[in-house]
Amino acid sequence: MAFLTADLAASSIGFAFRTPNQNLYRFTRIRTTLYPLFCTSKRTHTQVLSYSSLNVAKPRRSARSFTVAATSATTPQSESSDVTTMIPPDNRIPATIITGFLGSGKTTLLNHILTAEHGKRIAVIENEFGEVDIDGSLVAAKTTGAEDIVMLNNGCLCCTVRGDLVRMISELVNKKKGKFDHIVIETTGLANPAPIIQTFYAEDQVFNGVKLDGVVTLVDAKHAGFHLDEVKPKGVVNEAVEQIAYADRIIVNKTDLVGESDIASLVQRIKKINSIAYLKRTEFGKVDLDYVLGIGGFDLERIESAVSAEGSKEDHDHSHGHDHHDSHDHDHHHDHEHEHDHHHEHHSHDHSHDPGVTSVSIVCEGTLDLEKANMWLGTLLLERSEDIYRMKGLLSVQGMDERFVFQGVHDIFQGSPDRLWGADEARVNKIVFIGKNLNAEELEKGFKACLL
Ligand SMILES: Nc1nc2c(ncn2[C@@H]2O[C@H](COP(=O)(O)OP(=O)(O)OP(=O)(O)O)[C@@H](O)[C@H]2O)c(=O)[nH]1
Repeated sequence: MAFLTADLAASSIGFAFRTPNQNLYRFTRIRTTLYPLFCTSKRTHTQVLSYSSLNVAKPRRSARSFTVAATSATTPQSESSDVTTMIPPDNRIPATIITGFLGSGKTTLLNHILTAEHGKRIAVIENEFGEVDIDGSLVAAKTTGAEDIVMLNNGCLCCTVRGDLVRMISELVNKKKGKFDHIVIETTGLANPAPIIQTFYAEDQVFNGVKLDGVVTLVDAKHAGFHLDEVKPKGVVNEAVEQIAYADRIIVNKTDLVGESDIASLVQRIKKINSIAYLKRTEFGKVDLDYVLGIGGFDLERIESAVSAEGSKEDHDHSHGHDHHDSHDHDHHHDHEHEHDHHHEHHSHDHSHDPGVTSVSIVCEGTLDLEKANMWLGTLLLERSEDIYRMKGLLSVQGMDERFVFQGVHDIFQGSPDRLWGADEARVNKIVFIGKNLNAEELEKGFKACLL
């Protein structure tokens, strides 16, 4: 149940948090409070909000309280520049999470990554259930390419061994820094990626040295439908759905085992869950390496490409001519009339309250009233952060000459002014939510009520 915490509500406008060692802005959990998310200051700023009592393990460092500290060593933007980003460079080591249901081809992809020519030195963290690290012995590059392969046995990364993950990453960074360029983490097939993603923001030891580059999800073309259909007891997540929902890149693997129509319907289904991830079809995980490494799935600089091409990101070779408008389910379960204004604004989503995990996108020209927008998004995250898995947006905010870009994972929110709006550029707002129980109409109505 949401409530307003007076001290916090009063405290945060215009503040940001800086990590001790770097000119990096970070963000953390949303406390049950209201707070301004968009600030007009011409500085990179990220709201630091407090740890909340949501469904993930509490970060060990309790000092990450709501108190927001100094603003910024930012990259001040030249007034004349319309291209310079205001987001400071980030030199931390990138880490990629490979997830996907049991047997979907994670180790196969990992082997492909480790044996391909890419010039990167990769450290691997493997998470295998059970005493015997079977996958470890299957990783071809154990003796060839990878700098380090670390096994995390006896538990699932998303629960019991999260502390181990933090320790492993810290050790890699502290002892081997300079000896590798990228970390790849292979999760067990039953892992829910959310707590692993949150580890990258909640734990200082990780956050200071490593940045999350992206979540790559393998989908077994033959068996995925079955797993996606599986009805779980109340309160139990369907991992197969969750793994798709959090993905930046989806690989529909094992396409040699099924026919084209099965693949096409699986792809449609995946896109309904996650409309912003790129998707490729493969056999034996054979993808170009730049499809899975160096993707910047959590970088504010790349928000635009994520939200702009939303819904039309399948590998070109396999594209079936979907465009933005027909890539979503338009079932009107509530039998209402709905008009699309295709001239200046459009939206594409399932116009119903879908109890499953879906994507909702809002695309709409106009400028947001700063106060209303803060109130709306703040309240939304306050009340619904458990259901909002990921979100990305690019906004036109009153009093801000720059575009405001943001992204979030549950109760983690990061936002910053980006480049200046062009003189002739239409100020089009774009937001995509991926989550559970999303009510597209309500989200759109709430958003539009914030426009001037
Ligand atoms: N036919 C076919 N088999 C594949 C393909 N990709 C992987 N496999 C096989 O599927 C089996 C499982 O692949 P893995 O890479 O071990 O899958 P995983 O996701 O790591 O499996 P877990 O660690 O058990 O979750 C192996 O025997 C692979 O050789 C593919 O595209 N087509």
